[in-house]
Amino acid sequence: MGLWDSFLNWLRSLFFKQEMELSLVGLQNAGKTSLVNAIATGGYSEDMIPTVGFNMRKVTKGNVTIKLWDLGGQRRFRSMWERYCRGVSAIVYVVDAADRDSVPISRSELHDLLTKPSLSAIPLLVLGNKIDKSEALSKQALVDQLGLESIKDREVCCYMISCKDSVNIDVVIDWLIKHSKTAK
Ligand SMILES: Nc1nc2c(ncn2[C@@H]2O[C@H](COP(=O)(O)OP(=O)(O)OP(=O)(O)O)[C@@H](O)[C@H]2O)c(=O)[nH]1
Ligand SMILES: [Mg+2]
Repeated sequence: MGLWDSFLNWLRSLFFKQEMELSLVGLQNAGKTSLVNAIATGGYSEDMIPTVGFNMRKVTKGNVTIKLWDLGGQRRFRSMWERYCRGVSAIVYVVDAADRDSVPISRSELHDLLTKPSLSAIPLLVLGNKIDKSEALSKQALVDQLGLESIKDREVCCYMISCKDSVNIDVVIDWLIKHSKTAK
């Protein structure tokens, strides 16, 4: 990139800074914290510590600063999800697509969350994670089993990803950036 282009980009970044706040929810072991790492650094680890309560992380992608609320997925933390989803630009719901037995619970937790009036109309991005595993559901099977077609009161999008092999992480970042709000 030439000096002039760099200068223009810098100038643009002064005026078009974007920011967004997102919440990552989903059952324990789905890969939410792994996704934060994949988005932030591209790193991946097998030994993850379950999130206790929540973590907040800020990640900058181009002109967009993303504030990520990474919530714990164990049953005892699920009652906090709603509080941390209020006012966010998008809710990211992560599902372990290879853990077929957990999908019905994941479905009911998702639909419970979406009934909260405080979260109405917030766009939803559902991510079927762990597609590197052979037992992972197909996208259509996941969409069906989660009952995503029945969600009519907001924008819903679903991608299949692997944090381990970094599959579709770029597509996720693009979707997130498109849903950011211009900072005031
Ligand atoms: N095979 C495979 N394993 C993954 C993938 N993403 C995450 N994992 C593994 O799944 C386990 C749980 O990942 P975490 O990111 O801690 O899950 P979490 O959703 O944050 O869990 P809680 O914090 O308890 O809610 C870890 O052992 C990860 O290494 C993936 O894409 N493929
Ligand atoms: Mg976690």
